[in-house]
Amino acid sequence: MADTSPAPNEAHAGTAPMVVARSVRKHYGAIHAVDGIDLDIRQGELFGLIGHNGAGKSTLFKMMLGLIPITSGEIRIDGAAVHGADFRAVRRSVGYLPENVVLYDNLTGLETLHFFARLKRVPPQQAMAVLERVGLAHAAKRRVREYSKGMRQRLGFAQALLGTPRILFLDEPTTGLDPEAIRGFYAILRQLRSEGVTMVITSHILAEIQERVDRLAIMSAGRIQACGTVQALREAMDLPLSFTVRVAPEDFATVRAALGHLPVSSIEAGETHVTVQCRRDAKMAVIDALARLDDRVLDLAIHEPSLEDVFFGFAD
Ligand SMILES: Nc1ncnc2c1ncn2[C@@H]1O[C@H](COP(=O)(O)OP(=O)(O)OP(=O)(O)O)[C@@H](O)[C@H]1O
Repeated sequence: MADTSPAPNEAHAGTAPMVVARSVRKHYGAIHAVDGIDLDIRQGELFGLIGHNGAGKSTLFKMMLGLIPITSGEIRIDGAAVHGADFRAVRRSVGYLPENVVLYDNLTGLETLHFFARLKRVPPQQAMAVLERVGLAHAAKRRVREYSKGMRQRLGFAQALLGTPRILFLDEPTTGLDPEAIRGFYAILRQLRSEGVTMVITSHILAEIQERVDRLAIMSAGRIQACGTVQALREAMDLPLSFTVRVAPEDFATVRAALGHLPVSSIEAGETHVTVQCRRDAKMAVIDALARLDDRVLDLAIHEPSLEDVFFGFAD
């Protein structure tokens, strides 16, 4: 497994561990849904959990919430063992947005939150405040049956926020949200992080998660294959960087010649540019060689490997 490197956002992330998992397993007969997981998530961190369908993410979430028993190992949330006597008090400070929230079509958004507030023993006055926070105040009195998919998702998020949780588990929270709503959703998460809330989030949309989490873990076949910042995982994989060099077609050969002595893995000419792939440790040498071409280089872009590239390297 790749190293768990420090979060980039140490200013927000405290050092106290909010989630600690040690050798956690969940076996359903011969199915090893979770197969020996160690994990530390710090207070105030926005932590991503990614993996193929069936990798074990939801099972891990459910164990962290105490919803299903652990076959072996230990999970501690905010210092309390999930299946220990003192977890009940901690559980109140945990919010959960399940993958499929069950909502009652005949209730209004506000009634829905009153219902969840009663279950959580939270003052009903919080209902309107969380609806406002997720941008649903205008639809508070409309029945859930009239809600769009994105509105239902936001209502699910709102119920997770009841009780002012210190830690949030969000299982594919952006399913059904349009790009603007996704942006708004992450703005709320940033705000919560600035308030010290710890968040663990799963998503299949890697492009969405890669710029937004402090650290992430890649799960496959019930195990964590890699854990760290996106940049640390890129470096651990040592995937090539790619340069897009815009030059006039008559200068393509000059670019080739300038880079010929460097450890570049490919140079391909397109219609208006040359694409160069090289090892990370050759990056500065390539930049230097291109700089020497002066004004023949009309523009230059450097592309890091995407989280998708990293993911397929670790999860396959
Ligand atoms: N109650 C159960 N009984 C038997 N097998 C189960 C049970 N719950 C989950 N599994 C199995 O455990 C494995 C992990 O499932 P899990 O739902 O945790 O994956 P996931 O990573 O959340 O997948 P997805 O991205 O599709 O939500 C799968 O093989 C699944 O079939």
